[in-house]
Amino acid sequence: MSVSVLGAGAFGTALAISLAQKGAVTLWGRNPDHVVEMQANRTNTARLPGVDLPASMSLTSDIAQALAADVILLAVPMQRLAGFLTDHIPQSSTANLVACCKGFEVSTGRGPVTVIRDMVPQATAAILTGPSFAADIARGLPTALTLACADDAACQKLQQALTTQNLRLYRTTDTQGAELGGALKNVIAIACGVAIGAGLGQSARAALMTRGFSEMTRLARHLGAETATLAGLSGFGDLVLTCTSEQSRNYRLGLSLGVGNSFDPSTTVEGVATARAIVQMTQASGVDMPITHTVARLLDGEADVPTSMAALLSRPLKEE
Ligand SMILES: NC(=O)C1=CN([C@@H]2O[C@H](COP(=O)(O)OP(=O)(O)OC[C@H]3O[C@@H](n4cnc5c(N)ncnc54)[C@H](OP(=O)(O)O)[C@@H]3O)[C@@H](O)[C@H]2O)C=CC1
Ligand SMILES: O=C(CO)COP(=O)(O)O
Repeated sequence: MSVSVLGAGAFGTALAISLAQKGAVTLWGRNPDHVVEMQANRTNTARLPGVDLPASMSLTSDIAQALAADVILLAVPMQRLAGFLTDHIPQSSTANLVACCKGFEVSTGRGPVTVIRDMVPQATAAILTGPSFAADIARGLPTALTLACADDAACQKLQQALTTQNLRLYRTTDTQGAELGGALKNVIAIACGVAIGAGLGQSARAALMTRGFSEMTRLARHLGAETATLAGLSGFGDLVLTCTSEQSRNYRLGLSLGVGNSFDPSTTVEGVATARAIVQMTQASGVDMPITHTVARLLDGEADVPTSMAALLSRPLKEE
């Protein structure tokens, strides 16, 4: 199966580099000047510096050329996904569309698979998610991810097509669980960054990760997702990676907030919008998401770090 990756950011470029081990792959970028520069230098200096682009990778800004592939990976930020589909993918398309973003839309509360299903109903909608930094994938370091698609037969084909020597995919039909894990862990990673940045210590981080996982699982159960999915690569696995590494932009944003510094607003930090989306989603349902709500208030300037910690620590005592 031929593969195109749409979105020449860090993750899209890294996935295309890994897939190029198996044969021809196309990387599409929206900015023709950026594509020309990548073609000339055989590297993506803007988004993934220091890594060579293999010869088997074609670069294009021609969307028709990119859409000719059997499998289309969508590697654009979550809040841009719906607009991207409207602009570039015909509503009647029957393509294999694999979302590679993590988050929920603030405007609608939809995750990536739901957005694809709503906007391109006849397509095969899947999500590729889990613990992986673009730089690690691009350098050929071993990585394991979750591939979720409701149609298991289609999922098996995609699993074969997208697994490479260094990128090992496990599959599930629980797309909702995979969407939730990848989105929610980013918010918890912000909280962990804040805790470490503010000097609250490793024990506080362990508490936030564990109680964060508890609220991730609670929401998943409420929405009918499989809690086993949350315990897998796309949930627990990605939570561990993102909450403990300064390679994570979500964690680094938290660190900056914790020490009282600002953070480059142009960086893709999916947990910011996701925190707001989850607050909207859970306010009506009443699902208890104290860490997520605290992060949202902090991000919106409604609370500072000491107040946020005090709010979490003064909650009623209860059974674990
Ligand atoms: N980086 C990582 O380690 C990982 C990232 N992810 C996920 O991948 C997704 C993308 O992140 P990442 O690649 O890191 O982000 P980057 O900020 O590196 O890149 C985002 C890319 O999306 C492009 N883009 C934005 N809006 C549009 C649009 N409307 N149409 C076309 N292209 C658009 C940008 O184009 P331009 O350059 O022209 O602005 C840019 O190339 C996120 O959801 C993230 O959570 C998942 C796992 C790992
Ligand atoms: O999702 C990721 C790792 O799995 C990347 O994390 P950041 O988006 O926080 O950099």
